[in-house]
Amino acid sequence: MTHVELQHITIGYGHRVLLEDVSAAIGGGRLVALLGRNGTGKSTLLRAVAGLEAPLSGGIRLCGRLLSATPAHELAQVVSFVTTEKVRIANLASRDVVGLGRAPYTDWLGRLRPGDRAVVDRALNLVGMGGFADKPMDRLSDGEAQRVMIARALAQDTPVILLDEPTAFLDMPNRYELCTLLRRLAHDEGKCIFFSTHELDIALTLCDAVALIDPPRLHLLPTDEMIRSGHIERLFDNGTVAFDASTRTVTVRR
Ligand SMILES: Nc1ncnc2c1ncn2[C@@H]1O[C@H](COP(=O)(O)OP(=O)(O)OP(=O)(O)O)[C@@H](O)[C@H]1O
Repeated sequence: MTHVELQHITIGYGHRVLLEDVSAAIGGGRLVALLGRNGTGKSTLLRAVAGLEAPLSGGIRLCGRLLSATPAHELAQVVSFVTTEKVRIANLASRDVVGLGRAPYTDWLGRLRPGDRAVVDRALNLVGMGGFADKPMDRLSDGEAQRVMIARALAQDTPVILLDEPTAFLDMPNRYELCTLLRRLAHDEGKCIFFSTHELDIALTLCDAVALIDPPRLHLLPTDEMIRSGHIERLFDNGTVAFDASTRTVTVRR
């Protein structure tokens, strides 16, 4: 089944168009990176797919359902979204923050059942934060807090997971570890995981496909095809750096 389907969407703000008449489809079991230069609309596109901002025109379907016609509480069982906003809730333990991810499945009081608690503990363990379950969010480092927010999205247990620059606060080993985890979740659990990043090396080594913003278009290609396409050199090369497709790395021009 197609998990994310963009149908002729145009997104932007007021008269400023960022993406125009874009159509693309991403299936389940795929880890897909969203690349693009600063200010080209990566966050805006992810917000549109999360249902937080309507496209100027066109439609978005998630798991076959038209986003604009899906009530918020039903949408919460289809898509979760991790943003770069720093969430620091004083006195609320990491476990309770992750527990908020179970909200779409709990009763109106938000009571967690034993099954929900097991999902929360599993999510914390998956991101390597099991030992921090009782620690309040406001006493975590940026990287730790980011991993808790990712655990919250995992606990929400949705077929589509969106993440806006999930590696932004992580050190190098943790960046690769997190993206390897996302890849495993996509492949083993059939989820569609779509995340924005500025890290070409991670995108090109770990992702199944790459979506690249070439304003006002979006190219979505399997990673190897994207590397061969020439789009990356055209959009990222400048007087200072050059992309070498044979090694998938960026080098500094001398
Ligand atoms: N609420 C808003 N109202 C008007 N313009 C906005 C709004 N939010 C973002 N923009 C503009 O839209 C453009 C795209 O922003 P967006 O944050 O989606 O880009 P991005 O690709 O995620 O950028 P970056 O790589 O720098 O994080 C930018 O020029 C930004 O200034």
